[in-house]
Amino acid sequence: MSKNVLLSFKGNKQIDTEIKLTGSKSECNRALIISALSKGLVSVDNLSVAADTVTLNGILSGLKTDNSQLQTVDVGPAGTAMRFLTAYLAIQNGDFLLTGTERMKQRPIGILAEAIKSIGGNITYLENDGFPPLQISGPLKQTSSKVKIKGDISSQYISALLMIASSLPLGLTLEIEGELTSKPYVDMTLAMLEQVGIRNDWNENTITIEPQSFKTAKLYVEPDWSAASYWYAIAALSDEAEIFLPGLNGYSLQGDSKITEIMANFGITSQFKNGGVYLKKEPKKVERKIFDLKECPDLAQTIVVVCAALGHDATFTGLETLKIKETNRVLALKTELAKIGVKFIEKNLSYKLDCSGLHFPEKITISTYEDHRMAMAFAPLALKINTVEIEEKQVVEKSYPYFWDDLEKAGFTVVSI
Ligand SMILES: O=C(O)C1=C[C@@H](OP(=O)(O)O)[C@@H](O)[C@H](O)C1
Ligand SMILES: C=C(OP(=O)(O)O)C(=O)O
Repeated sequence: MSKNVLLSFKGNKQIDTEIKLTGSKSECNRALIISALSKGLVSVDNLSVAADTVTLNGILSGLKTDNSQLQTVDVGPAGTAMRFLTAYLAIQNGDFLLTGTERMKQRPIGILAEAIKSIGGNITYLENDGFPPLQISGPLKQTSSKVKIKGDISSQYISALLMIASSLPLGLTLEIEGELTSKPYVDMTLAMLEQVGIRNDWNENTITIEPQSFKTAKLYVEPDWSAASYWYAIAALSDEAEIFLPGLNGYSLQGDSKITEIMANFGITSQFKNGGVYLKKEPKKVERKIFDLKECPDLAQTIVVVCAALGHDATFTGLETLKIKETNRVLALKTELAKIGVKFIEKNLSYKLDCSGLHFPEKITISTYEDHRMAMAFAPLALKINTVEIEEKQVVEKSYPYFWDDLEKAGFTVVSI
């Protein structure tokens, strides 16, 4: 079985293509949990082919909630599935062993588990305190409706609680402590809940959801803006580009739609028409020096690699959560950028690129550290370097399984080895 992929782009670096992106895994994984909680009242349209969504869908449709045997639930590398299921399983009738990959066992869950325990949930850490795997014994007998929760580690803990809130006998009042990271994802959760009839009250740092019933509704999932970011990167590193991404609108629930604004700095225009977005490359000198990515952490690798490849010494803030994602993304970026002579330097909570040593070798090999975004963020370098080898090509399955096929469609030569 081939494991790696060799990428190159022959001739002029001109891209003219149309790419149909799969649905957002963030929207899908919320829609699946909401649909399960609604007991069939809510249906989902445009389900994603992202592995994280396929996994969660499979788990939810195979769960038995009427027996006393311990059921093992394995989410693999899917962070949202791990966090959302921790809350969802806590209110189901059953005994569950919730686990994932070795990396998942290093991604913290204590803040969420302790919050659920504080309102009556029964959760035990089976290996290390504060980390998966978990044993969850439901259903939770609610003892309180008030929860304090730290907001600066992962917004997914908050989304997980908000989704089960209306199904709890006493509802929930969440007091968010500290700064809220990845806020657009909490907005997405609340907006999707509103679409299915669940109201909320967000006052300063406190969100309240009363016990309520779901209404019959269909949740339509938009294409994935995080996936779109790789097409913006390709446009930015090309000589000429015109790319149409159907299904994306100017108004999106996904915070990563901010890529349009960010990439405008690199001369990439976004025109919304014919039911999608047209990206076009215009000549432009990049001037913006600071990028704050606290609201869109999944764009970090895309933007950092584009700046590095353009030799643009930018500074990045809001990257605190990157160390606990699919891999330590800060370390992974540092290691891989060194292969083109670029330094990624950590200083007082910000990160600075030093591109003074930038060079493009004939060939580079990029390690991906079980992180889909490492593979997809570095792939556009094939517009600057003769051959880019990306290791462990299957990592892209997590959010964008057809990524390599789409690159081929756009004119890249893609050879599996
Ligand atoms: O809620 C979500 O769908 C997500 C929230 C973000 O995580 P954090 O809140 O942990 O930053 C993001 O990085 C992840 O890919 C998806
Ligand atoms: C961080 C990510 O996903 P998750 O946390 O859901 O594993 C991601 O897709 O970049």
